[in-house]
Amino acid sequence: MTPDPPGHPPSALPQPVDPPGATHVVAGVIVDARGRVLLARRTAGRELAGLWEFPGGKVEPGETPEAALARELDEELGIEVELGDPLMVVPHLTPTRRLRLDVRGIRAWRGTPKGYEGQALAWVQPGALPRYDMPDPDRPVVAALLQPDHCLVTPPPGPGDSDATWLAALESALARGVRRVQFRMPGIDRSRRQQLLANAALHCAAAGAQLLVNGDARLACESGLGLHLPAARLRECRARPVADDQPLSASCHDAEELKLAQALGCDFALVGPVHPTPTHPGHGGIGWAGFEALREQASLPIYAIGGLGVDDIAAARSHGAQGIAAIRGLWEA
Ligand SMILES: Nc1nc2c([nH]c(=O)n2[C@H]2C[C@H](O)[C@@H](COP(=O)(O)OP(=O)(O)OP(=O)(O)O)O2)c(=O)[nH]1
Ligand SMILES: [Mg+2]
Repeated sequence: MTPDPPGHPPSALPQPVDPPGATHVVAGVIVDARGRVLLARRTAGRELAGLWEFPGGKVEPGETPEAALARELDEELGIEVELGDPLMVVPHLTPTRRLRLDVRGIRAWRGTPKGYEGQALAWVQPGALPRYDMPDPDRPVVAALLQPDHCLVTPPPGPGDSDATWLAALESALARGVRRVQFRMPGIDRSRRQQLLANAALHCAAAGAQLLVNGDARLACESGLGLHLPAARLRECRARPVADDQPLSASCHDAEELKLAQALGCDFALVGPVHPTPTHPGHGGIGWAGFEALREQASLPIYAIGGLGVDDIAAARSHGAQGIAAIRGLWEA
C-alpha cells in the first residue's frame, strides 16, 4: 500500500482486495414494501441449477462491484437500482473455485422486477428464507438477515460480586440490545451456577434473548436452554447432544472443528481469537485473514471473537462473519 502523501488526511478503511483467482460475485437484497425479499431461481443447464439465490452475478474485469450489481439487476430483472449498505462478504471455497459473495442492500429501485433470463422469481418473507434451497455461501447471508449480529459470552461474577450485581450487569447488557447470550461460568460451583442460570433464563426470556449454556449438556437439557460446546467437547461429540429445536453452538479453532460443528448441525460457531485477548494469553490472534481462511471452508454462521466489540461488526461482516462475540466488549457499558 502506498502511504498517504504528507498533508493529506489518512484515507478511509482500506478496500478489501480479492485474493488472486477469487471470483467476485455481487448480489442484492431487494425488499418490497411488505418486507418480503426477492429470490431468483437458477435456470436449468447452469451450475447450481434449481437453487434460489439473491439476484446478481460476476463482477467483470475493470468493473466496480457497484457498477456490476447495477448492471446485473438491470439485465436480469429490468430494474434500475440505488444501492444501500453492504450486508456481508462471504469468502467461500467450492470444489472448483474460490468465491467472494458480496451482498449489498438495495435502497430503492425503479421498474417491476421480471425474470428477463427465464428465471422464476419469489417474494419471500424473511422468516421463510431458510426453507429455500440456496447455494452454500448464502447460508451465512440468510443468517445475517435473521439472527443477532452480536453474542455475549458472560464473565463469571468477580471476586466479592454478589449474584444481584452480576444479574444487574446482564440486565443492562440486554437493555443495550444483546439478544444472544452464552452462559459461561468457569470456577463457579454447581449450585451457584444453577441459581444464576435460572435467573439469567428469566431475564433473557423477558428480553426475547436466546440463552445457551457453556459445556453442561445436562444443565442445558434440564432447563430447556441451548448448549454451547467448547472445542474439546465438540471433538468428543458423535451426534447432536441436544434436541433439534434446542440451539447448539460450538467454539472452533480449525477447519476440522468447523466441519464437525457443521456436521453435528450446530446453528452457529465462534471462531477466534481474531486479536490477542487477556483470556488467551500468549496467543497472537489469527487476524482477519486467518478468520477468512476458516470461514471459506464452512457454511454455518460464524461469530468472530477475540478483542472485538460492537464497533467491529461492520468489519466482521466484510470478512464473512455473522458479527462479533465478546465477553468484556459486550459486558461493560
Ligand atoms: N447471483 C448470485 N450468485 C450466487 C449466490 N450464491 C452463490 O453461491 N452464487 C454463485 C453461483 C455462481 O457460481 C456465481 C454467480 O455466477 P453466475 O454464473 O450466476 O454469474 P452471472 O449472473 O454473471 O452469469 P453468467 O453471465 O456468468 O452466466 O455465484 C447468490 O446468492 N446470488
Ligand atoms: Mg446471475
